[in-house]
Amino acid sequence: MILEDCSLSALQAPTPTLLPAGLSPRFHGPLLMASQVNGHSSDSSSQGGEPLREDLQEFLSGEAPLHQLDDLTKVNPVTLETVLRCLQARYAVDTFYTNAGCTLVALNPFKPVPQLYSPALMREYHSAPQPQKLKPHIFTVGEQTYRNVKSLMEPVNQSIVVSGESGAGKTWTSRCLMKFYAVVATSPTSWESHKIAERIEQRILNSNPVMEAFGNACTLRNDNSSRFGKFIQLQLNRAQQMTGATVQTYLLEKTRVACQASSERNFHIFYQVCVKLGASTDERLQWHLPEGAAFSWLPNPERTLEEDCFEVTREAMLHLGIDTPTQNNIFQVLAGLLHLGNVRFADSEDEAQPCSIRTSALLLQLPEDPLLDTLRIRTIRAGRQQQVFRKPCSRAECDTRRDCLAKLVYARLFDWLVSVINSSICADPDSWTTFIGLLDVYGFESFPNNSLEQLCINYANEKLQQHFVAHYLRAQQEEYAVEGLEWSFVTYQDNQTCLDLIEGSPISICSLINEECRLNRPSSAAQLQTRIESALAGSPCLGHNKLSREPSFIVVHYAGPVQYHTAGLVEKNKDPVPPELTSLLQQSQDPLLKVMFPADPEEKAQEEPSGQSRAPVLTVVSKFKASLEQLLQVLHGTTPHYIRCIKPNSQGQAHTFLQEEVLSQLEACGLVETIHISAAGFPIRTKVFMTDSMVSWFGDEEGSSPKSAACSQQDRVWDHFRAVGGEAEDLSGYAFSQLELLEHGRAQVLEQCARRIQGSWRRHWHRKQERQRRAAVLIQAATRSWFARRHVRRLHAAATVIKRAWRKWRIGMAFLASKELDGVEEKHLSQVPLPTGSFLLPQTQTSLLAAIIRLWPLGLVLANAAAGVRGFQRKLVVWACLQLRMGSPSSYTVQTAQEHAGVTSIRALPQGSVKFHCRKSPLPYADICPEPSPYSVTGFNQILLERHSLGHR
Ligand SMILES: Nc1ncnc2c1ncn2[C@@H]1O[C@H](COP(=O)(O)OP(=O)(O)OP(=O)(O)O)[C@@H](O)[C@H]1O
Repeated sequence: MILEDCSLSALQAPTPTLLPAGLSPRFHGPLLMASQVNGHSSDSSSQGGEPLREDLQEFLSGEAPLHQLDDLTKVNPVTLETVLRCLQARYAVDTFYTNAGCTLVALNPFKPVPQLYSPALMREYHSAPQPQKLKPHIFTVGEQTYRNVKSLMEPVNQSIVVSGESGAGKTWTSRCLMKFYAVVATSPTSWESHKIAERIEQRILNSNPVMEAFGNACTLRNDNSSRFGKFIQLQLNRAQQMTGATVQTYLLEKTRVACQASSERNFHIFYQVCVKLGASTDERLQWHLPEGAAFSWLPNPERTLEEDCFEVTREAMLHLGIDTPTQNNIFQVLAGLLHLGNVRFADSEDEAQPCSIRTSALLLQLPEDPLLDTLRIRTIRAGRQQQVFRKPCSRAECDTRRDCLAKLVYARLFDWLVSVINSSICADPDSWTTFIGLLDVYGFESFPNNSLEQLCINYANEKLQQHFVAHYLRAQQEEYAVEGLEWSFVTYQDNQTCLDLIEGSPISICSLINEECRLNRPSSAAQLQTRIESALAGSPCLGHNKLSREPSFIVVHYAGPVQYHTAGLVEKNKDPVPPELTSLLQQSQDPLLKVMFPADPEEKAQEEPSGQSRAPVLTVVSKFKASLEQLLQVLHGTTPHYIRCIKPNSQGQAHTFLQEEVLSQLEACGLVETIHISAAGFPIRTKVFMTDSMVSWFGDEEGSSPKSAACSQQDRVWDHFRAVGGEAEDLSGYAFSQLELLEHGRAQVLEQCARRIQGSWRRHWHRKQERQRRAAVLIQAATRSWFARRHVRRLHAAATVIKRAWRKWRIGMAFLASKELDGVEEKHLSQVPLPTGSFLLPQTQTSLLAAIIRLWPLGLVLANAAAGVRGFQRKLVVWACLQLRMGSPSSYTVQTAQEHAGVTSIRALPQGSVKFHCRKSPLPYADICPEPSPYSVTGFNQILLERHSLGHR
């Protein structure tokens, strides 16, 4: 591993890219300011190494080994050197992520790190109770944003700003974050919805290879450099599942189509189509791309890269809904552009490359002659009648027009692709409620020769820095001021002055450049420099390099001064498109070009040459400013998170940490200031602190502060600070050290709240269950009682029926019995001739009764037993039983009702007669009247004996 010696001289050496040589005395003021911004005071460098060495020694004698410091706010003191040392120590032990307060610093490992981005690790961060307690990682940021969305605390929408210089790992980081959300933001509920979510995620991930093929290129600094900025909005539904995404792109470097720096390449897609394993032989034939053909816009074709995978791009396009014929159409247009690049113009009328222009016209489906004419002849409209004049162009002008045509086609193709991707991955507006935005922007840039591109990029970075400062510090400090809190205000670099210089109203660099475009007056680079310097002379952020030979001006950005050359600035800003080029493309018969260049009269009016139209001129700067403002508006509505990617070396080598290169990046991203800001303000808003439990957590404050229980947590910290006898000098440091305590307290409060919520929920649950149980019992009881009542009713009805039938039957039986008995009785009585005088009857009756009482059972038995006894025999038996005198038959009669039926019952009647029932009685049993009538004589007259009952006795 190559680890540079961190010698002090190396650290103090001026950074070549950021400090242009030969600065004028006027420049030194802003430079000094810029140095202070980064906590890297020019004082220390001017006074030699002594104070710095002390700093370092103090720092190096610290307790914790540097590589174990997860957060750069813990290094003491926080200076560029200490921060650099810490990052280097961590890089040496393959630890690539470090917190810097509210920012995450990501060092590019330039090597595959096993398991650093595995789905298992993603899930570990996702399921951790406190992911911030785990090692710093981009997944911590990813998870934090995801939890913030879930918490529904305002602002619910989140954004992650990934910045860094080219090759630092921004695209890699954004890609990993998208994969992270694809893993965690899925639906575990149903298999079907899981599949839908998976398909959406796959589409979103598929947009990466397509956008990279068309928007990335191999540069000196990065083999896979994104030549555009992008803001990806991952859309989440109410259940925090990813339902779609949209991509917004910024500032595509379209000049690369026609102009590539030596050792750099064109956009990857051109190589993918042309390399050996790219298109098939048939396709090559169709697109006029024979093997080994040389194209001037295809430099370094021999350098094959991992990114040159045509099949991957085609597959991804297919998944995004771009079918094979459309793909072939796209590649045919690209082949047409490559052939256009081979067209050479001569100063004379002869065309040097008729073949190339013919092929190009064929592939772009443009008429050949008009194409050549448009490239070689400029039409000018003049006068009231708008008379058209044709002016042949110089060779250089022809080249410019050719390049312009190619840039126009490629830029429109890129925009069309982005719109197709968006229509494929964007969710229905009703289906998503929140979003997580990933902003992958070019970091601050400073080259020896900076132009309009760098001005736009650095302007965007200034805006983002202002957003960062506003979010983390200004808002915080203003809040303290409103609360009347004693607070040593942290001096932070407000870059408003710099922004006023670039974009302010009414006069700024942007407005001056736009003015030049609007007036369309011929102005040299030197004139522009003078105009800028004289109009903006009062700005402290404007500098001038007297030693520079080329006309230029210097802007002192928050990250350092940058010298911009004025040559070509206005032309680049105009980005002129001759209207005849657009008209020509509108004549194309190619289906794709027809879509990209519709014959729209409105558009025509817009593309009128500046000066001839009254509409405001749409310059590159004005368009960029508008889209930047739109972006910032979106960002302002979100909770921002920052990831600063750092490139340890420019060669892209693993295990190599070049201090100077890292140092310049730390300066450029203002990391030290970021750490100060993070430590000074409370980046985590602890609104949940305002609870009783927190009051108790801070102890009894009575007397220590006049503040009421409603005072803010900052007041409490302050009071607590005074209570422990702290000095007010380093409140920011103290407050930061308190952050952990506060965090601890917050965790406790959250835990308490969680317990309370759980308790309430359980109580509610039990109550609900109890209610349900009671309701069930009630329903069961009611049902049972209904069944029982119904049963009883039925029984009652049945009993009534039985009772009625019984009564009826009994009445019937009684009637039958009485009829039978009474009939016999009456007959018997009437047949007994009563002697005259009332005394005979009692005498006869008495003896008869005595006989009956004595012998009736026997007689009965005999009568019954003598089943075969008939006639006279039977009478004898009866007489014998009754001991009647045989000789006086006239005094009594023995009468049997039915001779053959046998005696079934005997009944003695009070009147003195005895009834023998010889017929089977219908009465089934003897009935004893419960209440004998007062006239009846109890005894035999009440007994009815059944024959068969007797048989059983
Ligand atoms: N975390 C990482 N692990 C392994 N390699 C990485 C990592 N991050 C970046 N790289 C390597 O660094 C290269 C450059 O990264 P990337 O393309 O993301 O940079 P960038 O900041 O997006 O650059 P540009 O602004 O030019 O697009 C990648 O191609 C990859 O090889």
